[in-house]
This record gives sequence, structure tokens and C-alpha cells, in this order.
Amino acid sequence: MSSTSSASLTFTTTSLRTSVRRTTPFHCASHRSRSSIGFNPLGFRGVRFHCRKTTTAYSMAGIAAAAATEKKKRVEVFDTEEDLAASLAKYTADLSDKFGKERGSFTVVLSGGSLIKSLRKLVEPPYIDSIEWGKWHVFWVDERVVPKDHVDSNYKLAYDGFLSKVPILPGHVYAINDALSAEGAAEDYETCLKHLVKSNILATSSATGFPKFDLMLLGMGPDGHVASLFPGHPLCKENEKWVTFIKDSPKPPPERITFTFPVINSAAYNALVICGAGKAGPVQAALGNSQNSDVLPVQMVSAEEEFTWFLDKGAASKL
Ligand SMILES: O=C(O)[C@H](O)[C@@H](O)[C@H](O)[C@H](O)COP(=O)(O)O
Repeated sequence: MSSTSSASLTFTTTSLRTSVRRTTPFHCASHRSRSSIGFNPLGFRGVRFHCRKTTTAYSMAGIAAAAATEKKKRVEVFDTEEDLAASLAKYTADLSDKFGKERGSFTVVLSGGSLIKSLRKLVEPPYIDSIEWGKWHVFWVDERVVPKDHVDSNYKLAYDGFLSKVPILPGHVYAINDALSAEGAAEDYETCLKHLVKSNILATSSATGFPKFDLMLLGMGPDGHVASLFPGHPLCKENEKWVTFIKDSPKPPPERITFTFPVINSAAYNALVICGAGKAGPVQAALGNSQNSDVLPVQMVSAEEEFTWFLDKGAASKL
């Protein structure tokens, strides 16, 4: 039993499809009152619920139901973004340790936006000292086609808020070539990934043949976009290229490069980090009882081994 200050749910892809029920009031058996979240939002079988008022983790019926071959899907709901950031740091550090031992390197993909702030606890003790930063290789799931010192650059955002504070080797940070056009930068990035596959730094998915990053840390926009793959945009259907480009992004700036879904979904671990009630709609569309038939990009995300949703209370408020 672990001590935690948050609520968290664990379930499998299969249970997601078959066991969604309406909100179920959840009562903590130890203190006999509602938890700080107050309910088991998804009503899943196999829920692991961490109650804030006690330090007990609850295993409810069906928790061991996941067959060994099933891809695991987890939803973690946190009282606050602070709790979420603490859990995200531990999750990332644990995967860094696992892949560092197994492969000798750890390939991590970042998005832009608020994700970088949510990684802030990685640059603090104990992680700043315990993580083997020399094994990290850092990539971007999408990048705006602007100079690296531009205020819109995802590289600059990550450098200022995270990378400049940890001893990752500069040669292991794969920024785009900002001297190229959007098309050229996408091609150049894909070529770079192909070299890294050849040198075995980047794994290949035996299932898909696409590169298999160890961990992707993704954000989601209020319209349900992930990376620079926007609702209704033809790029969501790209199934050959590893990296592509967009010149009409509805979110400024308009010119960007982005990983495609086959690459995103070939990652070993995908984590979607979503905070704020303004994003509750697409979260509901993906995880709750939504009637909307249009499939949002966020609903197209999966992972080869495990896909985890890190939500704060606001983002989970419609579940
Ligand atoms: O470059 C980008 O714009 C991002 O990579 C983008 O996909 C981002 O992750 C989402 O828009 C969420 O951003 P926020 O967390 O800031 O809302």
C-alpha cells in the first residue's frame, strides 16, 4: 500500500470499452466518508483508488483482470496540479531507470504548452540527483517552425523551464533545424530519427515498423488536439511518414512539424497530461459517456505498452 495525496484509477483498454458506467459515489472504507474527489468518476471495475484523507490504496474487484497481453490504460485523477506534478516526476524517473537499465538509453519525447511546467519536480531533489541524465535523449512530438530563441519555440520553452537545469548532454537534445522550411525541417527530423534507429539509440516497434520511443509526454489542447494533429485535419490520417508538417495550424503559429499517429502510437509508454476544466469536454469525449460521433485526435492516441492519463480535478470534472 502506498501513501499518496491523490485519487487515482487504474483500468485496462478492454474495461474502458466494456465497463463504463455512470458516476458511482465512492466511499473510503477507512474513514467512512467520501474521498476528496468524492467518487469513482468512471465507475470502472479494476479501480485502484488512492484516498487523500488516509494513506491507503484500495484494490477493488477485478483489478487483476488485465491479461498479460493486453495493453494497459490507466487514468490518474489528482486533486491539484501540484499532486499531478509530483506523480508525473516519479513516473518519469521510474521509466528513466527502467529503460536506462534495459537499453542503456532513455528516449523521451516532449510536447509544448503547459506540460513543461508540470515537469518542474524533475529538476528538484531527489530526482535531479538520482536520474541518470546522461542516458536521456530528448525529442519533440511537435515544434513550431520559428527560430530556437523565439518566444513560440517549444525548444526554448523546454530549455528555459527544464533542459537548462539538468545535465542532459547537448548532443542528446534533438531540436529542429530552424533554418529550414516547415517541409524541410520535417524531412530533416525524420532523417535524424532514421540515423538514431540505425545506431540503436532509438528502438523500432516490431509490431508497426515505426520508431518506438520509450516515453512520450503529451499535452492536449481544449479542442482535443495532440501534438500538431488537429480535429478534422487530413494529417490525422497520415500513415506513412514519421514526421510531417502543417502550414495552417489553427493554433498559432501556423507553421509546425509534428510526429504522425503511427509514431505516437508506437511509443512504449504514452502519458497525456491534462489540467483545467477548459479541457473537460474532450476528456469526457475520450473517457466518459459522450454522444459525439466525431473522433478527436486525443481519442486516437494509444501506446504499445502502457497509456496513462494524468488529469487534475478540473480536467476530470465531466467524467
Ligand atoms: O506546440 C504545441 O502547441 C503543443 O505541443 C501542443 O500540442 C500542446 O501540447 C497542446 O496544445 C496543449 O497545450 P497547453 O497544455 O498549453 O494547453
